[in-house]
Order: sequence, then C-alpha cells, then structure tokens
Amino acid sequence: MIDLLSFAKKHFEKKLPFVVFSKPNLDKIVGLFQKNDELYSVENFEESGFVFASFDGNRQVLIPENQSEIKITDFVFEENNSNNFPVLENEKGKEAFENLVQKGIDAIRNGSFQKVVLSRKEIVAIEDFDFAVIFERLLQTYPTAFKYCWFHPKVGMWIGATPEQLLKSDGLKINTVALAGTQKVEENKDVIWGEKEIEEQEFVTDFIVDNLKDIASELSISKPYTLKAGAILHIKTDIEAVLKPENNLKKVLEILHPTPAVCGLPKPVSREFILRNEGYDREFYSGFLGELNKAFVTSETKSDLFVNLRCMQVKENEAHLYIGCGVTKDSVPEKEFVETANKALTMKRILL
Ligand SMILES: C=C(O[C@@H]1C=C(C(=O)O)C=C[C@H]1O)C(=O)O
Repeated sequence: MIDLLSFAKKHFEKKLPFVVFSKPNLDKIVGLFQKNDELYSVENFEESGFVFASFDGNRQVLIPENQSEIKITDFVFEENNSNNFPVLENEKGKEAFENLVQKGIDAIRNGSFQKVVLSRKEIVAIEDFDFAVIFERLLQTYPTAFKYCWFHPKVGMWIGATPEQLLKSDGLKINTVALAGTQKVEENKDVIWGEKEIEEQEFVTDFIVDNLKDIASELSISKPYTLKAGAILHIKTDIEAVLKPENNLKKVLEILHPTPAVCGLPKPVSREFILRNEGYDREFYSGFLGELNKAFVTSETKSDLFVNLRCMQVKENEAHLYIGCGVTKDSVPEKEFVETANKALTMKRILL
C-alpha cells in the first residue's frame, strides 16, 4: 500500500478530516490531513486549502491548509490495466426516473425552461470496504480524471473520479469548460454526435460565454471536441478568459456554479425544478471541489476546481452512487436512463 494511503487510514481511524486526491494526468497524490475535527467553511474564497461544496450552495466545507499536515507522493501508473469491464444492467428505479425525465421534457415543451439536468441515486451493498484500496483502483483506472477520497467525521466520506473541470484560476486568468452530451465508447466506430447532444452542449457553452462576457476583458473559446472519460464520451469546449481587475474568484463561482452541465437553463427555474421534483437531496453530488488558492504540488497561488460527478457517498454497508443526465426537448426517457446506468459504471467498476 502507498505510504500516504496508510497514513490516511490511520487518520480515518482517529476520525479526523482529510482529503487525498490526484489531478488529471499527473502521477502524484496529495493529502491534506486536518489536525482537529472542526467543520470549517469557506467565507470569501480567499482562504487556501481544499474546498468541498454542495450542489445547493449551502455547504462549502474547507480543509484549511493552515490546519492541516500536507503530504505529497508519487505513484506508479501500471500500463497493463484493461478497460473491458462487463456492462451491468440495473433496472432499479428505472420507472421513477423515466417519469421524472418525462416531467422535465413536458416542462421544456411547455416553455418553462430549455434544459434541465436530472439525477438519481443507486445504492450498492459493500462489504469490508477499504477506501485506500478503492482509491488505488481509481488511480489506475481513470488517469485523466480528478480522483479523490474526502472524509469529514461530521459530513461523511465521498469518493469520485470526475472528468469535469469547473474552473482553474491563476490571478485574473481563468479556464473553464463546457461539457455535455454522452455516448458509450464503441471500439472501431467513428464518433458521431446527434442533434440533441450537440444542442445540449451548445447550451452550456453559450451560458458560460454569455455570463463571462460581462466580467472578462479577454475571452477565447475552442471548437467543440470529443472527450473520453472512462468508458464514455462527452462533447467538450475549452474556454479561457482574463477577468477585469475588479472581479474575484467568489464572483466567478457565483456565476458558474451550478453550470447548465449539472443544473439547466435558465439557471433559477431549472434549479427550482430539480429541488422540487428530484425527490432527494443531491448533497455534494454536482457541487464542486478542489484546490483553493493553492496548488499543493508546485506551491503556487492557484485554484483548481472540479464538478463533483461520477462520485459516491460511502455509508456503513452501502455506497450511494449519484448519476444524472441532461434533458432537452428531444430527450427520450428510456435513453436517458441508460445514460445514467452507463455513468454509474464509473464507480461500480472499481467497487466490484
Ligand atoms: C450530470 C452528469 O454529467 C453531466 C451531464 C452530461 C450529459 O447530460 O450528457 C455530461 C457530462 C456532465 O456534464 C453526471 O455524470 O451525473
């Protein structure tokens, strides 16, 4: 076992907060081990440490740098791991979810909003759960994702491997992405995107660009391209901006979170629809997390934040997997269910 993860296990046994994470395409693991069990919150986004924020914006937990022991280590990526996991069927909650999606489609066709991202939870039984083993599997299985295991005795444990950046910031320069549209990887087949997925992703790009325009002095946008995330593909556009000097990270996060990639368009009505109709609390799923004002490996004052997708909440004998999909006027409820089932595999693969 990697020393840093053995250390994390001891810290966990003492019921003290910690996070271990590994950034996309880097063979390093960073750990922040908080020295007390205080529940700290972000006040103004000028703090440094690791932030873990809920979807509804009500909880923004901070593991502060100045209250934590920081450990960084290298790990070796083993080339020979295969990506050929069986696709599991899971019919649980199918009907309820399809009804929810239909309700979303109806609201869109009635003109209430243009897009809404709806989600559900799958509960998987786990025995003899060892987060360190699971985290090592994440490292080996999802090199291009942001992998993490986060624990606070007053909140619980979350583990994930997200493909989606929320924001990178370095002074006034920021980078973000518009990510949406989903299909399964199929070997030896050209990737073709349908109208629904193209439109759904354009909504996200347009929202980000329109909203950043007012606060940015420079803005550049890439062409949309296909991104591979484990066994699924998404459409992605890279967006880079230089903020006007009077702006700050808090302002940008208020604008961006939650993006239409996890909420909808327009934001307030779709958010309201989610909170009213999903019938459960998303908690930290589709919130955001990551390095706040500190790049721990290089010691620079930068932030590197991700959207909390492809994640699970670890309970006593259960893992709660959270998965969602973008709904537009052209959605088909059954297909959307299949999309969430495919996304659930990101976590199931490393559990089974
Ligand atoms: C909502 C999720 O993913 C988001 C929704 C996507 C879609 O609707 O195609 C694609 C990527 C993510 O932005 C999730 O993984 O739970």
